Amino acid sequence: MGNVGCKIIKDFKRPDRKVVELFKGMPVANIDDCMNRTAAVRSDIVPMNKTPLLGTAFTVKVPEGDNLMFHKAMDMAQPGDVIVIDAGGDVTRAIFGELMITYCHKRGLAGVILDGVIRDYDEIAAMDFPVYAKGAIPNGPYKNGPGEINTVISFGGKVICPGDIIVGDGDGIIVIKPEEAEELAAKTKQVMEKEAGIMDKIVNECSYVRPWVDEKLEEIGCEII
Ligand SMILES: O=C([O-])CC(=O)C(=O)O
Ligand SMILES: [Mg+2]
Repeated sequence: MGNVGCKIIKDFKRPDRKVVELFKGMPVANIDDCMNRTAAVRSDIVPMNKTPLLGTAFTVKVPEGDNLMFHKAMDMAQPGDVIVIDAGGDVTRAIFGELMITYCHKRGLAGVILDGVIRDYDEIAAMDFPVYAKGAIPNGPYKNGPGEINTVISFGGKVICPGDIIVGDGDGIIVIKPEEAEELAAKTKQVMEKEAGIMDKIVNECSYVRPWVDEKLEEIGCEII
């Protein structure tokens, strides 16, 4: 049975870096449009700075207000990994601050996202390393465990497995299954090109053709008087 709730899995399968890089520079809203608009984590997990996020999930589960397992994870994660921390959504105690995030940055990790709160907000807001969280509080973390590393976790209303592709920008974060990535990136590229064409017509011709608006109004029997 092992020690339930206190477990570290050392390794997992990561997608090919070339596949992850397909999403570089792609707006998360456009990717999400190609996933039936359903892939986003909860909107209360927001960017702490303006650095775009892209990498593979290295998952961590911690008890509310405790960061022992995140300390261990920082040494185990590989360059290109995004450490994804399920802290149960707790907002009463910070899980990390500027020291830990500076170390993650130095180690070449791709970002840290947290269903919980941080501290040292001003310093992290000025960094060029992506961090997402629900907010900040000065209360620091305990370091007693238990917790888990590289198990399947719940994060902002989504199930995240180690190795999932994580993409974030100012709109928030989406989660992509590696086996769906190549087809999804190709579809997203088409959406981006289509939207660029629409934007060009809006900006240069003040034209925004949407016949479906009147079609839908007719379908729902809207009374126009
Ligand atoms: O002290 C802690 O446990 C977390 C912290 O503030 C830092 O990483 O800078
Ligand atoms: Mg600190």
